[in-house]
Amino acid sequence: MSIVFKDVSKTYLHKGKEINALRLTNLTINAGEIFGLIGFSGAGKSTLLRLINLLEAPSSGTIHVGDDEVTALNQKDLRVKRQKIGMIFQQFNLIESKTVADNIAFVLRAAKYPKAEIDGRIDELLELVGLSEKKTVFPKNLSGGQKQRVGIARALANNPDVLLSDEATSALDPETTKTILNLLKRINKELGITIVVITHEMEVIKELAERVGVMSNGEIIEMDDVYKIFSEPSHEVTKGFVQDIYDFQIPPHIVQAEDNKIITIKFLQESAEESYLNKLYREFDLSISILNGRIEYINGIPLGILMLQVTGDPSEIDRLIRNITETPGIERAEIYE
Ligand SMILES: Nc1ncnc2c1ncn2[C@@H]1O[C@H](COP(=O)(O)OP(=O)(O)OP(=O)(O)O)[C@@H](O)[C@H]1O
Repeated sequence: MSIVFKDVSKTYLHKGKEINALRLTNLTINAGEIFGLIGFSGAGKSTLLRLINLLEAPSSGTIHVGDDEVTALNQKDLRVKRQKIGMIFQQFNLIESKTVADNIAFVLRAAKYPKAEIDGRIDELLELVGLSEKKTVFPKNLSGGQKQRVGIARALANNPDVLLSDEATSALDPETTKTILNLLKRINKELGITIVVITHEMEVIKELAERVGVMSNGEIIEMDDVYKIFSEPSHEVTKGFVQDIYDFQIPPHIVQAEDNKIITIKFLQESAEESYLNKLYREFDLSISILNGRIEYINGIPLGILMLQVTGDPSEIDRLIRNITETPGIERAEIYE
């Protein structure tokens, strides 16, 4: 189910002062995609997410989820619509005094799910999230990752079309984070649910999202395929977020001089690093050594980064830089130098 924002703004009133938390002229999140939103604290991510199920009402503009304009629904219809928009949270938000099964049963009952089918539905959901053996356990006896699996099962209980994830892995260790992100990916594929993820961690975006919007000061300042954002960020804030993958330490004994330059190259998509390097060795009268290199996989597509030290005649170095610029699929990562 798609989500469409038109001319939306959100202003909070805090101690008599207006806070402009969000301004979105146009945003379409496509049906069935995993859309990520990244930004620093206070950028407006939670506000945007909470507008989708109208936990917050916009100050102006319209929001459609599927065919429904949620901003125009009455309270009763909104309650029904919300059952089709699941949400998971950083702190899991489980009811501590209820077992895993009862935490899920709670939302099924609220949606008037047929009583006789509730138990079977819980089994189905627990199997989906890999937690069948924990049905009668209380949340305090679960690990963080298991708690989030319950959170996911609960969010999926009423067969939603949309799943909103509010920093769902921020309280988890990196290994557990991976397993939860994989589960979300599988749910998206198998059930075709549109997933909107907000996070302050680029790693989450890299592992999970297909498209990403970068937020700053209540606006989406850059939005594109995740690969494009990582390989060719344009806004300074975006560059800051993706910088980690380009961050090579220059060895301390290396001194840059006129006849001695450090050049970092990006190899986009399938471009062959090895054959390009061979070409450089062959065609340029320069001494070229590799200082560092790595390949990142973003949505399964490789992005290679290579740091070279080239020594020789400055005009020959310039020729090499021109060659890098002119070769398709290869770019200089000059912004990081
Ligand atoms: N209920 C509220 N009352 C007043 N101001 C609010 C309220 N909720 C959010 N804000 C303000 O709106 C702006 C956007 O906040 P929001 O929580 O959407 O950002 P965020 O990117 O999700 O940040 P975080 O990652 O810290 O949750 C901030 O300046 C925040 O202080």
